[in-house]
Amino acid sequence: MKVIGITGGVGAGKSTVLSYLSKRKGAQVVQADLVGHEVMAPGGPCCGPILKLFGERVQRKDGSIDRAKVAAVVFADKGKLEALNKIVHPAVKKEILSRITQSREQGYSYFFLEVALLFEDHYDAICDDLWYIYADESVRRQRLMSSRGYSKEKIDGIFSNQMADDFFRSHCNYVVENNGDLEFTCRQIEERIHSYETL
Ligand SMILES: CC(C)(COP(=O)(O)OP(=O)(O)OC[C@H]1O[C@@H](n2cnc3c(N)ncnc32)[C@H](O)[C@@H]1O)[C@@H](O)C(=O)NCCC(=O)NCCS
Ligand SMILES: Nc1ncnc2c1ncn2[C@@H]1O[C@H](COP(=O)(O)OP(=O)(O)OP(=O)(O)O)[C@@H](O)[C@H]1O
Repeated sequence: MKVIGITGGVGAGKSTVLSYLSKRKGAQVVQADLVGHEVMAPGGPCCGPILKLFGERVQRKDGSIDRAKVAAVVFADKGKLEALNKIVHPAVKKEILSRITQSREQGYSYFFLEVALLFEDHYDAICDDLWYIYADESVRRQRLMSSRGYSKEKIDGIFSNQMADDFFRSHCNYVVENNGDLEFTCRQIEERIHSYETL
């Protein structure tokens, strides 16, 4: 089984690429963001520690964590983000490693792993190939404002906590340009997968 790490800045199109890949026969896909949401859900290993860190102001009536409230705090306060990362990242990594082992045992050919913080959390060490999904900053800002209703401040806050374009380019093996239509993006993906299969 080939493990392919998919990374890039916020709003570049990683989840869009993953959704396309999820339809592929023999492919398993995992999004670290979603695993992160699972581990902080009520009953998950990180729910209690997060409530302890941020207090009841981030708790909804049903006991779940209001992630938008947590985001407003952490993307404006590096110290708080670090404390949150320390709680969430080990639990996410443990779960992802277990899913990789399971998928290998189940005979999948490809495991596509989407992680914004791929290098910070050292997922590169377990990937056979690293793809960088790229879109211009202005395109990403526009997409995040129109599709997710993110404010300029929220986007600035997330941008300032992620690696820059030149870092991604120099650390990944393949760049998928996602400024244009999805057909162009998918063609680049097919080319890369085709190259594995003809080696
Ligand atoms: C701050 C939180 C609660 C916001 O949740 P929300 O549902 O609003 O957003 P979501 O999780 O989808 O993240 C949106 C985007 O923000 C960026 N982002 C998320 N966490 C981080 C981080 N720790 N550092 C830098 N960028 C981040 C990513 O590009 C991500 O795709 C959540 O992102 C979180 O718990 N982050 C810290 C843990 C983490 O790093 N999770 C990512 C997987 S390990
Ligand atoms: N080629 C494209 N053309 C038009 N819209 C696109 C394209 N690619 C992605 N989008 C849109 O841009 C927005 C951001 O894309 P997506 O959620 O895939 O980004 P992401 O990199 O996964 O972001 P995050 O880091 O937050 O997880 C989505 O609304 C998506 O539908």
